[in-house]
Amino acid sequence: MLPPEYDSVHPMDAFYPSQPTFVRQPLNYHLYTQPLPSTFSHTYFIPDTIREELQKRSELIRTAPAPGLNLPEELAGYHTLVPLEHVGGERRKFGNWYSSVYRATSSKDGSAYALRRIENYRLAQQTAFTVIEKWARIHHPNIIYVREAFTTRAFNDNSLVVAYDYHPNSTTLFEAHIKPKAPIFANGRLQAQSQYVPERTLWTYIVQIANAIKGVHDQGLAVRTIDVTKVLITGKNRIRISSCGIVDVLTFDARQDMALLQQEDLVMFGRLIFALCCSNIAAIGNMQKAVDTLSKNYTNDVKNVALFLVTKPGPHKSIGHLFDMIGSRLLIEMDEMQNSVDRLESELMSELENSRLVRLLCKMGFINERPEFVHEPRWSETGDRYIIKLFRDYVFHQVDENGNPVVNLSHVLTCLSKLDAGTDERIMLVSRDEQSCLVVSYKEIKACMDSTFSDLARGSSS
Ligand SMILES: Nc1ncnc2c1ncn2[C@@H]1O[C@H](COP(=O)(O)OP(=O)(O)OP(=O)(O)O)[C@@H](O)[C@H]1O
Repeated sequence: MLPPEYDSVHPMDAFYPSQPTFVRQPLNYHLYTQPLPSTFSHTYFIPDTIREELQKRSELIRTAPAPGLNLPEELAGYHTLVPLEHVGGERRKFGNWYSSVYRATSSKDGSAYALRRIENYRLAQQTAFTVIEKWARIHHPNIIYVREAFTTRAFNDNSLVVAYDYHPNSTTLFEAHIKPKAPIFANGRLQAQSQYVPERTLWTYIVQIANAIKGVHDQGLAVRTIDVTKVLITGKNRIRISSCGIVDVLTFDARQDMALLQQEDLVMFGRLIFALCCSNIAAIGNMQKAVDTLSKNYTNDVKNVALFLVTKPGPHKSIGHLFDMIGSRLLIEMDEMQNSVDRLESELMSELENSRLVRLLCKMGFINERPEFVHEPRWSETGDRYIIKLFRDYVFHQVDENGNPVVNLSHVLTCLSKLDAGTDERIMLVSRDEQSCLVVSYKEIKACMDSTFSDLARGSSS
């Protein structure tokens, strides 16, 4: 039975001129975006590399902890701790302390955070935490945000824990460029993997680290963790300094000479450049050899910056002066960043309609062919639901004059987009036995869908 409010017409009516006709206007932009500017390669869907990276990140946020790690269930408002480094094997120290990093979920907001724990540390004075408050005021694109610090006995010792933003799937500069990698099989033989950091990449690292140092020094603090194991690559060539604030707490002294610590930052930065250029964490131990290796592979500009940073402090040695030295490199970096924003915007275009359309498809999936609702076995075949069923057939189950399925994605996307917009355009829905037809507008179908879905949602168990 058809609801009375819908016009019922005979299928032959469509052949008479009085019947209104509608010109199909394919909304091609829903299917294929035209990326601008034209310099970007024209692909219709998000590139696999970006998709893989984003999927990996979202998977990593949700990995479950391995059993038997004997970690605390709850820790100052965090739960589900998962170690971010290999458990077992040789352990390096963080200064004089052993440290571990965990991903944990906050009970407050359900988001993942990185907790760095310093083992067997006894806090001498609570005032040491005032510096964490200063760090928590620094929001910088090249610094991993410092949230809070606390002490805990949850690990059965006295531990210091500092909570940071979590950046899934990040690696340290050490892991990416210095740690020896297993040889790979290529061209029929095993070949060593290159550790070489291309000069362009090196400059992007230098500019970002310099920017982080400037941001911190401007706030009257020193970074103190500029080291290849503490600088993270959190995205493609995207650098963030991790573990900030922790050294300040560990070596807390209210009378610390900040100017001296800031000079030390510059030396650490210089060492890091040498380590990256020579693929050797201790490259600076043999200065002459390090300079020779660097000069062989990189321009004089890199050498000058590295040497400026590691030489003795002087009145002109500051992070600001470094920016004077590398000015033109900043412009190249700015160009690259703007290009990268443009590229991502154009990728976003190709995914623009997805969420709206998936939501509609989900609603239809909930409604169509539902075996029973409110004790009514024919619920999905009657009333508003009947319209939705016929509309589903109209969208997906059309056949051509030879009875072959019409598999036209453009038609599907056009119909769904008009449904989502609730347009006044009217379409003719025909029952499967062709005995009855309905002429309805997308607006009316949308109203049916909304009210039916609300009924379902009200009666749902979630
Ligand atoms: N805020 C963070 N977000 C995501 N991952 C992080 C974060 N901080 C650290 N990590 C990850 O945790 C892992 C361990 O970090 P850690 O600083 O201990 O490095 P490490 O190379 O093991 O250094 P160390 O030898 O000093 O322990 C690294 O792979 C790093 O990518």
